[in-house]
Amino acid sequence: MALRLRDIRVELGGRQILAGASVLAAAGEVTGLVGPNGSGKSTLLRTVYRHLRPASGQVLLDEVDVWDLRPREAARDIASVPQETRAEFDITAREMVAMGRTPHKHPFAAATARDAEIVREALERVDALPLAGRHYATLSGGERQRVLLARALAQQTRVLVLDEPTNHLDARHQLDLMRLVRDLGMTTVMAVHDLNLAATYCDRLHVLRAGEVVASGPPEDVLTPGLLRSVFEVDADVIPHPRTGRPHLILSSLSTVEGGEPA
Ligand SMILES: Nc1ncnc2c1ncn2[C@@H]1O[C@H](COP(=O)(O)OP(=O)(O)OP(=O)(O)O)[C@@H](O)[C@H]1O
Repeated sequence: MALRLRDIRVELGGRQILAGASVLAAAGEVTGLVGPNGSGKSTLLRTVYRHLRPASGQVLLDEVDVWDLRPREAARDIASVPQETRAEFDITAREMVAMGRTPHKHPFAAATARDAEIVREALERVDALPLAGRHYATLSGGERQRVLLARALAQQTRVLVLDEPTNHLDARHQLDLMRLVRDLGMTTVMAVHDLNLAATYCDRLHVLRAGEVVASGPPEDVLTPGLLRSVFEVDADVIPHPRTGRPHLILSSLSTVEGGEPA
C-alpha cells in the first residue's frame, strides 16, 4: 500500500506552513522526512494521521484520499506515533497498547484472548514487556515512546507514521527501533533528525525546507555536502560506513576553519 502526499498546503496562524509539499512513500519502504527545525515535517505527518486537514492537496492511500475515509477505516490503515507523549489518562502501558485494537473491534466489545496476545507480542517487540503493568504516566520519555510504538504495532495497519520516534531513546533502543521498523516491511513515513540514522535505515529521503520539499531520493543521492550546507547550514564529510557501506556523515559547524578546530 503506497502513500502519496500530493501538493499539500497548510496555513496556520495566518502563515503558510506547507507550500505544496509532495511526497511518495512506496509500499513496504521506509521513507524519511528530514529538514531543519520548523521546516514542516510534523505538520506534514499530521495531515496523514488526520490531525490536521490540509487547505488543499491530497493524502492518497493507493489512490483513496484518507480524508474521505471514516475515522475507523483510516485507523485500520494508518497507525501513528506522534511526538507528543503527554499522559492524560491513568492507564497502564498494557492498556495503552490495547487501545491499538480499537479500530478492529465493535464498540464496547470485550478484548479477546487474541487481542491480549497481539498486545503482548507488540510490547515484546519493543522490549517493553516488563513495563506492561506500570502506569503509563510514570514511564520515562523513552519508555513511553516504545509503548506508543507497541500501540501502533498492535493496530496492525499497513502504514506507519512516526514523528521523530528516536528522540527520547538511548543509543541501543534507537538502533533497535530503526532496525525493527525497517524489518517490519510496512509502508513507513517518519520524521527523523538524526541524519546518520536516516542514512542507514531509510530507503528514501525527502528534505523539507520552509514548507517545501527541496530534494528527494535515496540517502546517498540526497545527503550531499552541498545540500547539507545549503539546507542544514553545516559542513559535512560523507564517508561510507565501515560496516554497512551506507553514507555516514561527519558534521562540523560552518564556522570551522579548514584543518583547524571548530570555532
Ligand atoms: N498551530 C500553529 N499555529 C501557528 N504556527 C504553527 C502551528 N503549529 C506549527 N506551527 C509552525 O509551523 C512550522 C512548522 O512546524 P513543524 O512542527 O511542522 O516543523 P518540524 O519540521 O516538525 O520542526 P521540528 O524539527 O522543530 O520538530 C513552525 O514554524 C511552527 O512554529
